[in-house]
Amino acid sequence: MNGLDEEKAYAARCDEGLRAMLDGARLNVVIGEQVAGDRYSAERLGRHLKSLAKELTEEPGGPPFFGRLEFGAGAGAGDHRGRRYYMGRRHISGGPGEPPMVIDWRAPVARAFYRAGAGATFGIAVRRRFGWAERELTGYEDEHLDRGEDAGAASRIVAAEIERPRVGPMRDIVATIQPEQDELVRAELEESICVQGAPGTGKTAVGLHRAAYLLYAHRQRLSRSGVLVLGPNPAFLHYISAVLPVLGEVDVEQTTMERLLAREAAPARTRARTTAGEAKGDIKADINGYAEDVAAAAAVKHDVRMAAVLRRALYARVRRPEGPVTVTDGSYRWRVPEEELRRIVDDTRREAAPYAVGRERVIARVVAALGRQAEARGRNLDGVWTRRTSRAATPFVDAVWPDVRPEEVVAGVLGDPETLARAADGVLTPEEQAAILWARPPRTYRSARWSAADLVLLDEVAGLLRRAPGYGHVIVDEAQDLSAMQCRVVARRSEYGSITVLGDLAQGTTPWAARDWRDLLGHLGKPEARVIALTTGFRVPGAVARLANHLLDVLDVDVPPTRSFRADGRVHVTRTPDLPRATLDAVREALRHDGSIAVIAPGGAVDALAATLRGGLPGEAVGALIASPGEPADGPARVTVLPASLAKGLEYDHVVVAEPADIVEAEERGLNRLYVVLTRAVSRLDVLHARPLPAGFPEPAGR
Ligand SMILES: Nc1ncnc2c1ncn2[C@@H]1O[C@H](COP(=O)(O)OP(=O)(O)OP(=O)(O)O)[C@@H](O)[C@H]1O
Repeated sequence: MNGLDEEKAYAARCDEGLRAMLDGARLNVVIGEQVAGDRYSAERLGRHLKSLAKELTEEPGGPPFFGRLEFGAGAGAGDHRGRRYYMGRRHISGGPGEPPMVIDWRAPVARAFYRAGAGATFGIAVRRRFGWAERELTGYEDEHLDRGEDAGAASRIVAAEIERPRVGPMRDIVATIQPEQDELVRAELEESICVQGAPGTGKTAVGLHRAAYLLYAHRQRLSRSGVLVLGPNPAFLHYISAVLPVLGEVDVEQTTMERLLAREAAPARTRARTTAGEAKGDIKADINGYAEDVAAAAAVKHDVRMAAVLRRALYARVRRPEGPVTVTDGSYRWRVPEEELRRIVDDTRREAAPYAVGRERVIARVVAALGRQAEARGRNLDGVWTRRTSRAATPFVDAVWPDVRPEEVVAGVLGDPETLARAADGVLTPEEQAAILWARPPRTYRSARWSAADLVLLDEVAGLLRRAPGYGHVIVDEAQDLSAMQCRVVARRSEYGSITVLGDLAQGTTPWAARDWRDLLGHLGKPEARVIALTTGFRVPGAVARLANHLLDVLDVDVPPTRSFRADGRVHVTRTPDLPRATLDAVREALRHDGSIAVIAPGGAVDALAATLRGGLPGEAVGALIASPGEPADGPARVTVLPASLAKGLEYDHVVVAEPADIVEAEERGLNRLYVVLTRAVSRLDVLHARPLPAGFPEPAGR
C-alpha cells in the first residue's frame, strides 16, 4: 500500500469509529432512561446523553481529519515524543484502551499544528496537510519541520482552500487557521480582545472559532453563563449561521442588537417598529411620524450623554420624604419620623445600587425602624408581622421611591418638554432636546411607538433598575458601527465576562461609527482590552486590495492597509452610458465562471436592476435574483442583487458594483460604504459607472 492508500484506509477506520461513537451515544440514551435509580436522575442523565448524541448527530459528513503531526524524538517534543496525532473537526475515540483516532482541533496539542514553523518546531518532525474533494481524500503535503522545511501560507493545500470559489453560507477554517489567527482564537477566556482587521482578514472567522474554542476549553463555566454572538443584520447572521453547528457547537446564541433588545424587552417594547430603513441602518426611517428630524434625533439618542439624562430622569422620581410614617399595629402605633426617613432615602441613594434594589432597601429599612420600636415593646416580629408592616409602609415608599417601568421613564423624557429639560439641563443643548422630543406624544407610555434607537434607551433604563445576569463571553462583530449607547447594552451583558470585539474602523458606516478603538472599548466597559491588527486579507485578491488601499487614504482613519494573501483575481473599471445594459453584460460574463455573483447597487436602484437581469438572463439563473443575501444558492441560480447597505460582512466570487458615485452620495459615510462594497469580491470585481467616479477613487489607468 502506498502512503495515500494507507491514509485512505485510516480515514475509513475513522468513519467507522465515528459511527460506533454515534451508536454508543444513542444506546446510552436508551439505557440511561432505563437504568437511572429515580426519575430525577433519569431525567438529568437522559438530558445529558441526549445532548451528547445531538452534538454527534449534528456533525455533518465532512472529512474525519485535515492534518497529522509526527513528533520527533528530541526533548522539544516533551510528552509527545515519537507520537503521531491526526487533527480533525472533532474528536474520534479509538477502541477501548487505545488512544483517540482523531484529536479535536481545539485540544492543546493542536496549537502546535497551527503555530509551528521552521523557527519554532514545537518538537514536530513532520506536519502533514490533507487535501479532500468532498469525502474523497485526494492527496497530502508534508513539511519536514525538523529539516527546516516550512511552506507556511504558501502550502498548495492552504492556498487552494483560501482561493476556492465561494458558494452558499460561510464555512469553517479549522484546516487552515493561520498562526496570528490562532493566537486570537486561543486567547484566554478572562482576556477581552479587540481585533482591528482589514476586509477579509478573517475577523468573523476568528470570532466564531474563538466561540467554539472557549466552549471546548471552558465547557462547564460557559454552558451555565452562555456565549453570545452579535452580528450587524439578519442577512449576515444567516451567512454565518452554519459555522458553529459544523464545529459541533449548537448552543451559541447568534443575534443582532435589535433582536436581542426586542426579545428581552417587556411586551410594550416589542411593538417597536424596526422599519426596513432602520434595519438597513438607514436612519431616515419614520419615527413617531416625524421623518424630517429623525437623523438628528437618532444622533442624540445614540450619544453617550443620554445615559446621564436617563439616570437623572429616573432618580428625579425619588422624592424627599414629607412627614412621618405611622403604622397601626393592634393597640399600638409605630412611627418613623421624617428626619429618619430622609436619612434612609439619602443613605440608600449614596449606596448607588440599582434603582429597584434601592427601593427594596428603603422598604426594608423603614420596616426595620418600625420593628425596632415594636420589639422594644415586646412584639414578636414574625413573617406575618413583617409582611403586614411592609404593606403598610408601601404607600410611603411609592411616594418617595416609586416603582417604575423603563417605558415610563423614556416616555417621560421623550414626551414631556419639562421632564426632558430638567433631566437634560446642562447636558443636551435646547436644539438637541427639541430633536428628540415627540411632536405628538402618546396618551400613555403603553401606546408609545418606539424606534430602534428607543429600544437602546429602554435597555439603559432597565439596566439602571436592575442588573441583568449577562453572558460568560460576548463576541461583537462589525463593532465599529456601534454607538456609545449600544456599546453600553453589550457592557451590561458582559460585566462579569469577557468580550471579543471584531471590526474595522475603515468600514464604519453609521453616523456614530467609531474612529478610535479606545473610546469604543471604554463604552464597552473593557478599556484595558488588547487591540490587535490583522492585515493579511484572505478574501480579496491583490488587485482589489490595491484599489481599496487607495480609498483608505481618503477615509481619515488610522488603520494599516491590507496585504492580500492572493495574487490572482482582477478588477475592471468601466464607464458606460447604459448602466443596466452593462450590468447585464457583466453578469452574463460572470456566469461563465464558478461561484457566487452579486450585483451591489444603491438601495434605490436595486429593484430596477433586478428586473433588468430577470428579463435578460436564462431562466435557471433567475431563481436566486433576490434582495436577501446569504441564502444558499441552490442549483444553477447564483446571482444576488443587493443594496450597498446590506453588503457588510458578506462575500461573493464575482462582484459587480453599479454606480459608485451614487453609493457615496447616498449617506454621510458613503465613501466608507463604497470601501465595504468593493471589498466583498473574492475573485473578480467589475465597477460600472455612468457618472464620474467619486473623489478618492483612483484613476483606472495602471490597473
Ligand atoms: N485561515 C484561513 N483559511 C482559509 N480561509 C480563511 C482564513 N481566514 C479567513 N478565511 C476566509 O476569508 C474570508 C474572509 O473572512 P472573514 O469574513 O472572517 O473576514 P472579515 O475580516 O470578517 O472580513 P470583513 O471585514 O470584510 O467582513 C472568508 O471566506 C474566510 O473563510
